[in-house]
Amino acid sequence: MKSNAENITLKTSNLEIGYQDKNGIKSIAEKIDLEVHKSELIAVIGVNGIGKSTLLRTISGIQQALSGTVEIEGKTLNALNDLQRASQISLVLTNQPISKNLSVFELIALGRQPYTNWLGKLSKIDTEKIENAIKLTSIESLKDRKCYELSDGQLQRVLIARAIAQDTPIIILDEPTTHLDMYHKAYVVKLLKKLAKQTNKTIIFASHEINLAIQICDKIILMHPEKTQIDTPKNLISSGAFQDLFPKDLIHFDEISGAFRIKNED
Ligand SMILES: Nc1ncnc2c1ncn2[C@@H]1O[C@H](COP(=O)(O)OP(=O)(O)OP(=O)(O)O)[C@@H](O)[C@H]1O
Repeated sequence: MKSNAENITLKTSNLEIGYQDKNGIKSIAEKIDLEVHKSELIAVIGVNGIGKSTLLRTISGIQQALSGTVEIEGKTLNALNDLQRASQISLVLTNQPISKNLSVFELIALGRQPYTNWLGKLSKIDTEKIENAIKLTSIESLKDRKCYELSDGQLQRVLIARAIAQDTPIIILDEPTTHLDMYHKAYVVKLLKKLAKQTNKTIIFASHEINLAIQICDKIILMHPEKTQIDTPKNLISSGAFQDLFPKDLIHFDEISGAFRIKNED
C-alpha cells in the first residue's frame, strides 16, 4: 500500500473561490486547503448558497479560482488542456441538459469521448469500459432503453455509469440525490461508496443529505461561512463542527446519535 502522501489525488492550497465580472470580485470562500486520497468517498456539506457548487466547479476546472491552486495527481489544474482534464476528472451535474433520445448505452458511451478518435468510433477497450461501468452500476436491464424512459433514480445511475466509463481518477457529482426518495438516496450514496472502494477512484459529491453523509462517507468537506474544513465524520462530530451549521432555533445536532434532529418544542 502506498503512503498516504502518494495516494493524494486532489490537493487545494490557499484556494479562494468566487466570481469575477464587470462589477468586481465576489469572494465566496477562501483559505481552502484540502487533500483527498484514492478510494475516498467525500461529501461536500453546507447550507444553501454557501458555495458547494462553486467549489466543485472550481476543482473540476470549469470555473477559474480567484486565487490559490488546485492540483490533480500532482499537476496544476490550470496547466491541463480540456482533453487532459477530461481524462482526470469526470463531472456529473444534476439538471445537466442531456439528449434523452439516446439509448442508455449511447449515453454511457459519451463518457469515452476523451479517448475515442475524431469519428467517435469505439475501440474494443472503449466497449469493455462501457460494459464494465454498466455491470458495476447494475444497470444491465436498462442498457437498450431510451433515456427519456428512465425514472430520476435510474437516470442518476446511468450518469454515474457514464462517469465510471470515463475512467478518471476523480469523479465529481453535484447533488446526485436530488429528486430521489429516501431509499434511492441511500442506494446512490452506497453505490458511490462501493464504486470508490472497488475502482480506487476518489468520489466527491455535494449533498444536503447530511445524516446519510455522516453514516456512509469516509470524509466530509464542511463549508462554514468562516472556514472550509475536511475530516472524517467522527472527528467532525467530536470537534463540535456540526453544532453551528444551522441556526439553533429549529434544528440541533445530537452527538450521541450523530444526526441532526428537529426541535419539537415551541
Ligand atoms: N454565476 C454567478 N455569479 C455570481 N454569483 C453567483 C453565481 N452563481 C452562484 N453565485 C452565488 O455564489 C454563492 C454560492 O452559490 P453556490 O451555488 O455555489 O452555493 P451552494 O452551496 O451550491 O447552494 P445550494 O445548496 O443552494 O445549491 C451564492 O451566493 C450564489 O448566489
